[in-house]
Parts: sequence; structure tokens; C-alpha cells
Amino acid sequence: MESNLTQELLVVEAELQDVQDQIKLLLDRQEALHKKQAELKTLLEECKLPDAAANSNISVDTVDWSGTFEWDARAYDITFNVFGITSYRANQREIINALMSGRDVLVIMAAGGGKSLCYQLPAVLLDGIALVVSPLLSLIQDQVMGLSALGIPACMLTSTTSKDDEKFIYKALEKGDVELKILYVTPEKISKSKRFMSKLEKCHKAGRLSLISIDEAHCCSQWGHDFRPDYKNLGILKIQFPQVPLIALTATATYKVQIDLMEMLHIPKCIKFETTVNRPNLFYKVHVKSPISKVVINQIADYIVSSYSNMESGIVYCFSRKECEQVARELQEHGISADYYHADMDIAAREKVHLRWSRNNLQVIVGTVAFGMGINKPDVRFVIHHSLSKSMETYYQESGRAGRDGLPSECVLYYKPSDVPRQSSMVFYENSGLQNLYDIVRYCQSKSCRRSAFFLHFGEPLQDCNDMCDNCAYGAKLEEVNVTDHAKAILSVLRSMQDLDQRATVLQLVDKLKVKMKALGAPSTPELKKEHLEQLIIQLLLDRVLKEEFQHTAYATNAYVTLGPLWKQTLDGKRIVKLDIRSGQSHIKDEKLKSSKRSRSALLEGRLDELRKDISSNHGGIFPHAVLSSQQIGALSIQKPTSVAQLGKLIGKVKAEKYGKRIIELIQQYIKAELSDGDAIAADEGEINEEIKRQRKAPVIIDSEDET
Ligand SMILES: Nc1ncnc2c1ncn2[C@@H]1O[C@H](COP(=O)(O)OP(=O)(O)OP(=O)(O)O)[C@@H](O)[C@H]1O
Ligand SMILES: [Mg+2]
Repeated sequence: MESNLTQELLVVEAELQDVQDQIKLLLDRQEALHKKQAELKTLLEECKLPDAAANSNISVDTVDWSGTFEWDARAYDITFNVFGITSYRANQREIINALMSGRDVLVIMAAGGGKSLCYQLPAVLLDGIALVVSPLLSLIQDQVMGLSALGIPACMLTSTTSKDDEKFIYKALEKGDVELKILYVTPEKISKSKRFMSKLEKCHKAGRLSLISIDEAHCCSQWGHDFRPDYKNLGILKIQFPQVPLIALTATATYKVQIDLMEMLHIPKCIKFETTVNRPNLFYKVHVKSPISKVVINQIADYIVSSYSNMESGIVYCFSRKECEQVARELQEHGISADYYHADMDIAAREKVHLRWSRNNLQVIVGTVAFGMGINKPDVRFVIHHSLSKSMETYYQESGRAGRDGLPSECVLYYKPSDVPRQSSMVFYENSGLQNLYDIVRYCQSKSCRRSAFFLHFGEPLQDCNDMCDNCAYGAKLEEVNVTDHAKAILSVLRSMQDLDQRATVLQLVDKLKVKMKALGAPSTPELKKEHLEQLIIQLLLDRVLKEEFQHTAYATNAYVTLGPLWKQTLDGKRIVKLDIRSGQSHIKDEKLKSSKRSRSALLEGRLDELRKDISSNHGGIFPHAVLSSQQIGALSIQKPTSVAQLGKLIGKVKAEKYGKRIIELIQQYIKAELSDGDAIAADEGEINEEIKRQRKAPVIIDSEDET
């Protein structure tokens, strides 16, 4: 009798536990729905805004910002002749017109979309000085150098500014008798320097503060991915200078962040311009990561050597500082010019590495997330993730550092299921940390379009991928396997362990499972390889059949796998579990990328690249991309201009006059040699490529998915 009762009690308790788990699941869902409800309500309010605005005669949406404006001719002249830009990109023209019309503007435009021009051009067109707030010294330095190369008087006021420069800037603000068009400051100047604010006040009183620009504006919001406390105080600018148009710019901002920054910056009536998150020039790819670290390095090295033999710039992101150093060292051993970058290095050492890379004297930076926002290099051709990012948002940001110049570039993520617990034990305590991580894991395990995953994540309508991701371009060869029995075995192992008060990590669970499957010896159950069992466990985590639990030790936080809310249905056989197993990985490259690379590796491009490096080192160390962008090099090697006037039509008058003589000399020499001896050039090119190959040790090419 007693044992019956005990038995029944156990069953009831198990069921209760099941109900509680399901309640938790529903509560999570309720919370997510509440969030969505709040967002939709705010959106609805915003939709009503234009009516309210129309009633109060505010011309929010009535102006056609792409129409004709009195400054059109001058704007065109400066865009073309000074910035060397032949046509506007999406929304640039509209944003410039709104700002020039005195409106406050909020810009959400993908990385590399061309946000800088949106305030730099009005700054040149308008009388007076434009104030630009930017979060990082390296970003500011890069911008000021770039502007100086274009002959636009720009300065920066930061903690590193010399006394003399500070004097010059204050004079420009106060008296306006020295030439200054754009002044960059860090947010600390606004929040901490009373002296600076009083000079700015004087500049404004004299009617010489033309506009205010807040770059990387998501830093204002605690909900953004890179909150900076000093950005919180920037609201003062609109209070002090209400008539001066303010432009806030960011690459990504959720709706919540947008509302937050409009409030904080006091720009409730700003005009918002939002462009798609799509980066059509980026090819997204997930590569199966071998459990053997040497194999992974060999694959990465092989990929860099074979695809980017002309020192094209790249980034490799790693999980930890130690891993960074090791990967950099191993890439060096493969003859690749690589160095590491992480938060444990002192600032000077970090800057040195960053500078070498920016000047194209170093091909690859191997970094942790610390290698972040300050990266302004437009011609990064590949971003490799040696390990998983912690969210879709982070991956979008990090991979988005590729191809900011609009040219085809690649984003490759090396994924193995056992990297998941490593990340989850780092992010589980963050707000929605696990949910965010599981989103990027879903991206990795998915067989559908990678680009669509971004659209879905950022709540945008789908757009064509144009075969610019692995799944669309050549599809993974996948075999669908029924693994319900394996899933049941996993659950029964975990249940027995739970009864004994034991826990298991993913790896321990796989080992136990192998033993159990062997003992069962079920002939109907196909044997799964270790990595496929890992893949199954991760899939069950994503499907909430399993869940992760965490425990701190003195040295680390361990992630364990336990029964999740939906375990019972699966164990009872009410769910069929299927797993997509990759039967091979295609290494076919996208044709578009291949052909564009082929044309870019032409000899003349190589020589122009060398020349821009030389010019940059002779012009106060400005970056090579500020002398000639990769796009401009591409255009020059096709058009081959032979006079400074012709050159001006391709790269703008200012640059043509500044650097034109040497560029034209080089092109003329090239044409002459091409005419007199076409074969010699071909041989020359072959020699250069051979030389590059000789400089690197032959990589060990291991291309297999079966190396367990
Ligand atoms: N209309 C254009 N045509 C050609 N190139 C352009 C155009 N506008 C900007 N660019 C170039 O695109 C590159 C990226 O521009 P920019 O630095 O302004 O990007 P961004 O939107 O600020 O990106 P991030 O979010 O990464 O800071 C630069 O090299 C810039 O010169
Ligand atoms: Mg920018």
C-alpha cells in the first residue's frame, strides 16, 4: 500500500514539475508578447503623428526631400570635386537636404552605408563650424585625417589635443578668424569641460555653429549594444542650441533605442531616415568547424592564402584573448601577416597593431570583441569568426566590418555545436543572453537563406539574397535523419542522472550516450558520429526539449544540460525528431565574388595600391584608403586616365590636383609597357603572384568533415 502511494506521489510530482515548466514557458512567452505589444503600440502612436503634425502645420512628411533645393548645384560640385563621389547612395541626398533645411534628423543606415557624408557635406556647404560628437579617439583621428586629405579644415578636441591646437580651436570658436569647418569632440568634452561649452556658446551667439552631429548615436541608449555613460548628457546640446539642426546617426537601432534617443537628444520632431540592414555585397557563409584546432587553423590559413593572396585586409574574431594570440601565432606560421588585438594589451600596443593594419602593412588582425567600434577601414575583404558570436546583433556588427566600401566581401563563421556551451556560460546572466545566443545558433544550424535570418531578426521585409550566401548559392548537401530514438535515449540518460542528482555537460552527455547506444545495440538506430550527437543536443536545446543550467566553480562557470520544458512529449514519442546532417561541404565560391576578385587582382591595381601606400606615408601618415579608395583604384585601372583633368572626373578635382601627377605617371608607364610588351606584363604578373606564394609557407590543406 505504502509503496503504491509513494509511486503515485512520484508520478504526481513529476507531472507537477512538468506543469510548472510549461507555466514558465508560457510566462516567458507572455513577457515576449508584452514587449512586442508595447513596441506595436508605440509604432501605432507614431503612425498617428503625421495627422497631428498636419493639424499643427508641422511639415513632417510633406516635403519631398529628394526634390530640388537651392544648394543642389553647390552640393553636387563639392560631392564630386571634393569628396570624389559620383552619385549618392540610398537616402544620402534626402538626409542632406533635410539637414540643410534646418531640420533635426535621425539616421539609421547600415555600416558602410555612407553616414559621414550626410553631415560632412552640409558642414562644408553651410557657413560656420559643425560640431561632431564621436565616441572613440581612433574613429575621430581617422575622420580628421580623411577630411584633411580632401582639403577640408577639420580638427579634433580630445584628451590628446596639444595646448597649441586647443588654443587654435578655441580661437576659431570664439573669433571665427581662423579656418575651421568641422570640429570633432568626444562626449566627455560636452559633459565635463565647462570651458569648451562656454566657447561653443560664444560661437553659437555669433551665429557660427552650423550644425551638430552625434555619430554612433546608439551609445546614448542603455538598450543599445554599446552604451556610453557620457553620451547620456548630450541632451544639453539641443537645450543650449535649439535652433541649430542636429543629426543623430547609427548603423542599428531597435525601435526602442530610436525612441530612447529621440527623447534623450530632445529631437521629438526629427525626420527619420531608415535604410535597410541589407548589405548586398557581403557573402555570408557558415563553415563546419572541426573539433581539432589545428585543422581549423589550416582551413582558415588555406582560405586566406588561396583567396586573398594580394594582402587584402581581413579580421579573424576569436572567443578569448588566449585564443587570439594562439590563432595569430599559427597564422604567422603559415606565412600570413597577422597579429592579435585584445583588451589585455596596453593602449599603445593596440594602437600600433591597428595602425599597421590600417596602413596595409599587416594583413590580418586576430581580435576579440575588443576590436570593435573604432574600425573605419573601408576595404576589409573578409571577416572570419573562429568562434560563435554571442547574438545575431553582435554578428551583424562584427561581420559588417567587411566591405564598407561596397565591394564584394566575405563573412565566414566557423561553427561547431560544442562552442555553444562555451558561449552560454558567458552570457546566461545577461538580459535575454541565452535567447540571443540561441538565435545565432539557429542561424548556424539553419539550411535556409542566411540573409533572410537578418531580415527576420531586424523585423524587415525579406529581400532577394542574389545567391550571396552559402545556402542560396550552392546549398548545403543535407540528409534528413530520423533521430527520435537518439533523442529519447538522451532524455532517458538525463532522467536517470537527475534521479541520482547528477549533471552532465554536452561532452559528458555524448560520452554517456555512446555507451548507452552501444549497450542497447538497437540495429534500427543508425549510429551517429560524435559531432552529430552534439548537434542533436544543441537542437534539442533550441527546441526547449532540453535546457542549460549553470554552476560556478572557483575557476569557471560550467554549463550543464538538463531536461527542458518539453522533454516529456518527446520521451513519450509524441514528437518526431529529425536532424539535418551535412553530407559534405561545397567549397565552390560564388561566381560574382570570383570574377570581381580576378579583376581586382590585375597588375595595374597592384601598382596603384603600392603607390597609394607610398603617397600616404609621404603625406603625414594618412591612410592609403584616404588617398585612393579601392573603388577608385578599380575605376582607374579600367578607365586608365592619362591627364589630371580626366583623373579629376574619376576621383574629384581636389585629390586629382594633390596626387594626380604621380598617378598619371604610373598609368602612362603602365600603358606604355602594355603596348610595347603585353607578354612581359603577363609574365610580370605571374612572377608577382609566384613571389607572394613563395613568401608564404605551403599551407597544409585538410578539407574533410570526418576528422573525429
Ligand atoms: N555615395 C557614395 N559613393 C561611393 N562611396 C561612398 C558614398 N558615400 C560614402 N562612400 C564611401 O563609403 C565608405 C563608408 O562610408 P562611411 O564611413 O560614411 O560609412 P558609415 O555609414 O559611417 O559606416 P559605419 O556605421 O561603419 O561608421 C567610405 O569609404 C565612403 O567614402
Ligand atoms: Mg560612421
